[in-house]
Amino acid sequence: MPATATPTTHPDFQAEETHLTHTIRAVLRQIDAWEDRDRNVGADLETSLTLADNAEEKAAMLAVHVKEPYFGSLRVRIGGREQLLYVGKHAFLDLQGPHSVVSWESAVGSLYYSDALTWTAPGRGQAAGLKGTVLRRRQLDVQDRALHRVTDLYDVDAGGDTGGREAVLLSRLSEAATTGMRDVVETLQPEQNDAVRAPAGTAQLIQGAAGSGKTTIGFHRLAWLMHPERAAERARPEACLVLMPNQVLAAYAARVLPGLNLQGVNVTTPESWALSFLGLEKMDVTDRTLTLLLQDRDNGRRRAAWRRAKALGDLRMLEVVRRHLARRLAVNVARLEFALQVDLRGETRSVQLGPHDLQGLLDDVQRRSPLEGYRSAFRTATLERVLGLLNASGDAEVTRVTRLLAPEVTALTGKVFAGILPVSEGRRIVSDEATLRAAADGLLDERTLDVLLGDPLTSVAKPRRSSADVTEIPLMLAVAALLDGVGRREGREVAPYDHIVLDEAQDYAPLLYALLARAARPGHITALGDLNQGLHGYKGPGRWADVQAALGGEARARLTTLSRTYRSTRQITRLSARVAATYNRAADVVGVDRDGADVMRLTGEPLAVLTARAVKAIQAQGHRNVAVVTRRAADAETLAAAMRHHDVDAQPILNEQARYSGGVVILPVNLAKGLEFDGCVVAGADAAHYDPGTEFESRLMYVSASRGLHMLALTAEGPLHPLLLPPDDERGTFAS
Ligand SMILES: Nc1ncnc2c1ncn2[C@@H]1O[C@H](COP(=O)(O)OP(=O)(O)OP(=O)(O)O)[C@@H](O)[C@H]1O
Repeated sequence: MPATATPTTHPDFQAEETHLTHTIRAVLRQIDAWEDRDRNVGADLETSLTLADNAEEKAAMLAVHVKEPYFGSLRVRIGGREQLLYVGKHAFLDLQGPHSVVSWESAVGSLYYSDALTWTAPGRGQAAGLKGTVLRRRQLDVQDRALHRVTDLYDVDAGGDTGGREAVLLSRLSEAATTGMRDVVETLQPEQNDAVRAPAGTAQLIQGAAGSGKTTIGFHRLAWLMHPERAAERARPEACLVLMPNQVLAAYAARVLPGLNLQGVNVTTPESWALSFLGLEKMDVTDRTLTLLLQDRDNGRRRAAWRRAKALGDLRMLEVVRRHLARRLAVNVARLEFALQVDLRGETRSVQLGPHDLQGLLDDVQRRSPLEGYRSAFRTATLERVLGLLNASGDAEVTRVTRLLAPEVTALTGKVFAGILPVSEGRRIVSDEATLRAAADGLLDERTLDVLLGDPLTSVAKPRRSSADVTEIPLMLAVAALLDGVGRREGREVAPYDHIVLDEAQDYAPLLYALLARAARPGHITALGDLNQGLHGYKGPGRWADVQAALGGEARARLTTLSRTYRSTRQITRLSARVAATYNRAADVVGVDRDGADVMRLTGEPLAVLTARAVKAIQAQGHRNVAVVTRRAADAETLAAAMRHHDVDAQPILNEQARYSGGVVILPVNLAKGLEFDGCVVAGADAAHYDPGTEFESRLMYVSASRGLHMLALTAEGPLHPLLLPPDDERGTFAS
């Protein structure tokens, strides 16, 4: 039997068609029952209304899946019985017949994706501990209530693996790009499935080359975490946070939320999130290091800027901030006396706490470093101390005295923490030499101190409005986290996020990792990134081991490497892998072997002429979403205008406020990261734009060259960049 049988030849096609028809009928019957208000009658009006509301919500959730109730099936044998299970995006329990559907996020749903052939039933029910065997995995291509194709992925009767999984994947990958991220529930691959279902409650670091599905995995993992089977580790959408490198990508990715039932998840950038958490939404955000790296050609200045940014995000800075706060607080406390009188059991009692006592309380709090922050812990500790000194006893007395004391202790706390604010303290630590030296003594070496105290960015203008730079935000956040906790604001409280997903995780400073770990439930961080794409290496970790250190060690943060990439054709993957290999020997990129057009290389004429020609050639192949990627924003602006003279209207995306809405766009490489297009033209693909002597430039080129799904063109007025020339075995076969 062929791996992918056509509708008429698969022997089970008709039986599957009948099963589908009956499943859809059963689902519709259930929806009708839920929508029927008369059936949802409770003992009183309120119960009836609640029942009806719940039923309507369930009906609405299920209604979305009527047209495609499932996408696969499993034939399994467990406890001596064979069972047929249908797997879909939403579970459905058919109380009257055999048309139930299990959801893909359930433990049994996992069997559809993994390569495992046996399992042991979990839980405490009757089946617990029984050994099961997978006999068949079958993909069912259902669209709009009709069955289009039946493909067996594995069938024990046909000799095992059929190669069908690869065939289904290839046909899915050949589809056109869309303007938003897609869900890939139906074709999740075994290693991706493992990453999605990695133990909840242990931080996961996932390294994968461009196009290995990292962003996709991040969102699917969130969907998996929402499933009731996750029990205590289950996450709620409104309590989850996804951080993405820029707003263009955040908007692009957020479109996958409804399909995965993730509405309510906050998808934003680390800077917007941090500033909003700090209550500084009105501040402009700058990344002056990036501006310098992109614009300045002086390698000495670039190196200095890189080093300073790196030092600002070093994990040791958390300890520096801790020590700085300790010194600041000690100065405040040294001036304070706390004295008060309370009437207790008919007597007037006095309590006095001098600077020494207060410092003792503060020391204790700082030693514990509580997640709720020093301020709240100090207030609680002081109250407890005073209650103890007063010998207050019994619930009623303790409550009464606490009420009396509360305003006084709050006022005292205000004085202890007076004038210590995240922005000013975060800045003071790294701008005032005496302050830095005192706080960093024995922690940072002389060279690092010099780097921190230098100002390599003088040539980069600051905005007129008040602003914060991305490299100083982690320090400000550290001050806030230690003083008042960090996490999700719930009214006046700060609660931990149920889960935090970090996309492009190679761009987060180790210091930021340590703070985000405090902002989420223990182990509830999934970080997905590619060290090869570290455009923002000045912010990010040099190695994943640095991140593991920030998250509490290897045992607490598991590192997985994805071995395959899915986005691009063989021709494109091969070229981008060659670029990555120049700066990363370990880069071992294996693409899905999907054949496509040869890479187009166009040189020897004005850039606008060549680029317009490339765009038209890609469109002539029927592709709609095409990107022209330039090295800088200014190049994109000039080229967009020039291409209009050659009959190509490319929409510029020049800043984060712009949105990608399909068609032909032109954008600088730093904004193209994470996005993908049917066809991509790297305009100015030469040594003048991407300096071959600088690793950072090669990383940029890797990002540019890896954006296309189906076609890639390289344009340059002069010779192409040496890394982009065709390898010997391809010479002569490329278009020019
Ligand atoms: N299992 C899969 N089935 C179908 N398509 C997939 C699968 N995995 C990934 N893809 C597709 O591959 C492309 C790349 O995925 P994604 O953007 O998540 O990769 P990435 O690793 O985040 O890439 P980058 O590092 O460039 O941001 C997307 O089009 C995605 O839909």
